[in-house]
Amino acid sequence: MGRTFFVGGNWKMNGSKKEIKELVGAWKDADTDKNTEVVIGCPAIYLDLLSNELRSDWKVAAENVYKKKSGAYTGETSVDMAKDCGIEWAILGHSERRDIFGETDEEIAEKCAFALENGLKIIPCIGEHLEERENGTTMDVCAKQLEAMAAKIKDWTNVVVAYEPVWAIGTGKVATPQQAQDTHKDIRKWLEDNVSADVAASVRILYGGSVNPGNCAELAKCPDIDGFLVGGASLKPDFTTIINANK
Ligand SMILES: O=C(CO)COP(=O)(O)O
Repeated sequence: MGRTFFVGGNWKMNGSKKEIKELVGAWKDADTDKNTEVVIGCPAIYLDLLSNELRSDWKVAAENVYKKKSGAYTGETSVDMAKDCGIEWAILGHSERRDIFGETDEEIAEKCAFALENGLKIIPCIGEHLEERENGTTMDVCAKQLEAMAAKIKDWTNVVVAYEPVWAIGTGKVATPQQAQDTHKDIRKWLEDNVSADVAASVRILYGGSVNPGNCAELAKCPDIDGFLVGGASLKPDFTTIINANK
């Protein structure tokens, strides 16, 4: 079976042309694990630049795409536009898209299906808020988010799920390996029960939330953690340490 280890960066709304060139330059010849798949998410306006500058064995992700082919959707980025810039991936349903921009489970599921059907691979994000973890409803929240996606996604081959507890994002409060492993296991079980045993066994589940070069190795040892989605630490040259966490 063997799920290929996957490390994604998510730059969010950060970076400049100058900073991107410097960072990509620092990574150019870095000795990174050839068995790890690497994808960097960057703001739409820099997708073209990043896809031209980034080493060719790493891929680029849009941080959002819309669910329509083209038309009167001011400010949106289409799947075809991303592909036109050489982009193979999209991060969808990040908690910042949900909480700040009001994207619903339903809308995210529609974007997931549209992106997949039109040739992008996707990293849909799920995860609970602090209050929900404290209430013991973590898996109810994740299941509801997954359920909306599963109703629309026909083929999970090009899906990599990111579990990102909202309380761990940008806070320095990383989930413990046990907390992350337990939830990843529950997510895999949900996929087994609600999609198929094959999908559950083959889908990569990434952990995201305050991952850094110091905590990645312990998390990477967990059997159901297949990689990471990294925010702040993906804007630094030593992101390569996280890429090598599974070595
Ligand atoms: O939101 C994240 C990745 O999508 C995680 O962000 P941080 O790594 O900065 O906590």
